[in-house]
Amino acid sequence: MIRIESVTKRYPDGTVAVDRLSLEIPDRAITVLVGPSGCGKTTTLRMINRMVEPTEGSILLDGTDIRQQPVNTLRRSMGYVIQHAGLFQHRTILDNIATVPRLLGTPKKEARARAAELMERVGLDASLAKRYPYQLSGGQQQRVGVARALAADPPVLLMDEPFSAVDPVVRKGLQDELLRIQGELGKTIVFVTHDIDEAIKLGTRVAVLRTGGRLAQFAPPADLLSAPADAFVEDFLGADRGIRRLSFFPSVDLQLQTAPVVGIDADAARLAAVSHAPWLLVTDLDGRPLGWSEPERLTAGAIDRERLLDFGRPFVPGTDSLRTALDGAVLSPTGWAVAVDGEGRAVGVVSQQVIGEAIRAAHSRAANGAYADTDVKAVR
Ligand SMILES: Nc1ncnc2c1ncn2[C@@H]1O[C@H](COP(=O)(O)OP(=O)(O)OP(=O)(O)O)[C@@H](O)[C@H]1O
Repeated sequence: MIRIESVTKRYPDGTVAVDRLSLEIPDRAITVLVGPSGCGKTTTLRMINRMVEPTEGSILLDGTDIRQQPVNTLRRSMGYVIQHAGLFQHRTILDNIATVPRLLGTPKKEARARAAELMERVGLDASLAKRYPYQLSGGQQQRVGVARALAADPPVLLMDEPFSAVDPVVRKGLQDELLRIQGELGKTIVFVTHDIDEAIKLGTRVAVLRTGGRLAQFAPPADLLSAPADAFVEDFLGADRGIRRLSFFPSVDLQLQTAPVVGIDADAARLAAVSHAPWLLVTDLDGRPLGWSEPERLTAGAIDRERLLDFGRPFVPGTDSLRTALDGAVLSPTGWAVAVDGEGRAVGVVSQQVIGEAIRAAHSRAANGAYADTDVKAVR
């Protein structure tokens, strides 16, 4: 655990970048520091590896003041990733990644073998190993930056806006990759961003800082969304926090209806049995949804796929959140969402009204502490 104890940083010109900040950063989790430009995020991160020294207060790593060990030893236990990756331009990708192990005396062959392993882990093709940084895309360079920081297998990773310079699609890929790597390696990650959506997606816990380096709130993302501490945090979270909070509620308990799901080969008796339903979802012979129809428009043996209404975006109960289910219902021309299994076969349908009731039930369960586990992560 990293404990930041009442730390203040006053730069020589008098700027107070961080003001009596206290934070407990848990092991093997992602702690995100988020806040507006200039609120002291980078300064805080750099105090953890002593690139910046606090003016007052102390930082403890596993109970020991970080000033009690040589700065090089401290930094070896902390990988550091920055925006634009900061790669050595005159070294190949493989040698960039092998840099720290080489400095620590690992034989060249061994260091390169480990670097090749890491390239795979961060999703880089082996064919890029001999290239130079300028021959890689921005997203690929960021992956090299992450691999290089992991090379000496440090328990802690400090990441300063590592994904800010890439486009949204690449950024999402890098975020997913980081969550996967974290799941596999269990590093203690401190991640700086000014993007609240990135903070909510990645953070096990999120520290919202306000200008002047003061802590506004430190909480799991679901708690930030449900109970922002004050108007500043609420404003920073943005307008649709109610909808975004639904990402933390699973859709697995939704009561699905199976009766309105009919195969394209449905006979007259089957169609007659469901003729009272407002809408029917027609599936192909494998059970995959084709589209919606009013019952009276369907004729047994002559169902025309072309005349069915688009079924929108289905959700997977157990994998997707209530947010995805609601999105499916809102996008559907019928107001009903389609639930599918992992293979895309329809397992039922659910109305907006039933989703609305499930949302209310989830809110009251949350209010009663049912989701109090601080490690609750957003579902899709
Ligand atoms: N070396 C320095 N000397 C004087 N002031 C500094 C120095 N470095 C940073 N500051 C000031 O300290 C404050 C916090 O800066 P810091 O870089 O920590 O913020 P940040 O939250 O990371 O900002 P951004 O999101 O824009 O990167 C700012 O007002 C900044 O101008």
